[in-house]
Amino acid sequence: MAVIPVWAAAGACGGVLQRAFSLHKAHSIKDMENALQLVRNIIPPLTSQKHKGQDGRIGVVGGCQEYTGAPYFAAISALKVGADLSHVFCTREAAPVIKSYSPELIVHPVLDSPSAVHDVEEWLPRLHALVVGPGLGRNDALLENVKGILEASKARDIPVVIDADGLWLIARHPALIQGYRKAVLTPNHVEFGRLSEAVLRDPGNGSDRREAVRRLSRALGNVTVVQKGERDVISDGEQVLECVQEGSGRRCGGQGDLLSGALGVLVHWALRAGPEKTNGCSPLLLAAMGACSLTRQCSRQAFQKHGRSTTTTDMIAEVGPAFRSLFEA
Ligand SMILES: NC(=O)C1=CN([C@@H]2O[C@H](COP(=O)(O)OP(=O)(O)OC[C@H]3O[C@@H](n4cnc5c(N)ncnc54)[C@H](OP(=O)(O)O)[C@@H]3O)[C@@H](O)[C@H]2O)[C@@H](O)CC1
Ligand SMILES: Nc1ncnc2c1ncn2[C@@H]1O[C@H](COP(=O)(O)OP(=O)(O)OP(=O)(O)O)[C@@H](O)[C@H]1O
Ligand SMILES: [Mg+2]
Repeated sequence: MAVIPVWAAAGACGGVLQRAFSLHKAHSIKDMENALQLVRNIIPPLTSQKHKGQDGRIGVVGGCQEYTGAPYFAAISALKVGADLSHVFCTREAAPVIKSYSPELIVHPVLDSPSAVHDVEEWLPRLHALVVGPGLGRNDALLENVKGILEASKARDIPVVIDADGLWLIARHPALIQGYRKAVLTPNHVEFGRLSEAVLRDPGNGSDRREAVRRLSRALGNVTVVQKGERDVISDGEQVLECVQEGSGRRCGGQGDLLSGALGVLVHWALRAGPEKTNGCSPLLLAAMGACSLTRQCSRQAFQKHGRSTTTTDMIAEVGPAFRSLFEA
């Protein structure tokens, strides 16, 4: 793995700041490439000195009667990117289904229990990051439990990636993550509009996506926001980056779940790496750029093999090769 010396990547952060509002595609590509150089720096080396768990213990909060695929996609993606252990906290009836997809996941059927917050809280000291929302559903009792889990995670300073129905909860209660600098939100087009409307009374669907994302992030107290789309726009309220990695035209469900699971691991790695590796750039911005690029590269590679029949399972099979070509070549 190439470790980029700090001087070589020095343009990545300051350059991005100065060009925050540049719309020029060449600049976006250059900024993205500079950020990806820094992402390579945060990837932990695989050595014989480590024990199981050190490269990441990730929890996914989601999985209910309707949705069992989404939490599976997120949790297995975390493992495939390089986490050592991946947990799913889901409802009682979703658990056997998710377990049956993979023996590699640790599945806790606790989310609809009256003691859900306590049950998850017991695991929090052993988790490095939490991905909240894939396949969670919108049941009020479940969302109430997730509120408690988010509060407990914040109290322990645990990084949280919030996606899908987790964003539905945040749109109703933005105070839950207001100002929490270890949170990353990953809205799709619809989720972004909902959040923006709730926080800014404006759907943020004008032509300047960069400014809309920066405004939402800033209004939430510099929580990192990743707006997924034709380009992924990423901001911490100060800097704005765009991921323009080539993906594919296939829009099957579950690609965002892959992204959120990958991001859970990368957030942990980026925060642990320290400022000398991230060259003063926001670790969460770098993690987001890494996860977006990886997801799109998986999509591209899977599409080359499977064309129109590509599904998220095909993309997950590409996580290893895509990771190598982006970050270890
Ligand atoms: N296999 C599984 O278990 C999976 C489960 N999943 C889980 O499902 C839950 C709900 O998540 P969600 O994403 O379907 O809900 P939400 O954002 O309300 O979208 C609803 C509607 O909005 C529209 N729409 C969407 N994108 C758009 C766009 N870019 N541009 C324009 N319109 C767009 C589109 O409606 P249309 O207008 O096309 O009819 C869409 O149907 C959540 O828990 C999630 O994790 C998924 O992860 C997939 C795999
Ligand atoms: N129009 C597009 N062109 C290229 N890539 C896209 C486009 N829209 C989304 N993507 C990519 O697809 C991935 C998932 O984004 P999407 O907006 O589909 O999320 P989502 O709706 O949350 O997915 P999910 O079905 O998992 O809930 C991201 O990597 C994003 O970059
Ligand atoms: Mg989604």
